[in-house]
Amino acid sequence: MKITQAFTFEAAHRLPNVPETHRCHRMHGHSYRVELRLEGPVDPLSGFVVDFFDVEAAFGPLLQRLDHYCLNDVEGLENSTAENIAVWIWDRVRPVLPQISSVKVFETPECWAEYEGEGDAS
Ligand SMILES: Nc1nc2c(c(=O)[nH]1)N=C([C@H](O)[C@H](O)COP(=O)(O)OP(=O)(O)OP(=O)(O)O)CN2
Ligand SMILES: [Zn+2]
Repeated sequence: MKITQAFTFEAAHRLPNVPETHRCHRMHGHSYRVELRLEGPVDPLSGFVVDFFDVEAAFGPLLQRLDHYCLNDVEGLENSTAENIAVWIWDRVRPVLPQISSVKVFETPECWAEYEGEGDAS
């Protein structure tokens, strides 16, 4: 069974490694959306794969490190592409939610990166 929980946060960033002529070299902001997918058996008693409240409790502290910050100032997110944010979240969520199977980070409703852990070729 798969379950997904979505979160949103606001943050500023600039991409330091794109050419100066690239518009994302300049400071700008996004309304990010993060989708955490978890997979596993449904517990016969609770009826849950994982309680959504537990997902919220696990991700909440990370959300607080991102929401209304400049991502360039967050350790590990100096180059905060959607791809790198997805890996950053995975690496921190996985130890507390081992059922995680995918992290999606949307910069806009049309553009996102998805990471499925080591072995994900992308
Ligand atoms: N593969 C990636 N490409 C780009 C990323 C990324 O994280 N991964 N990020 C950016 C910039 O962050 C840029 O801000 C995104 O551009 P934006 O103008 O926000 O998005 P759109 O062009 O889709 O939105 P408009 O509505 O056209 O302004 C660039 N590339
Ligand atoms: Zn951007």
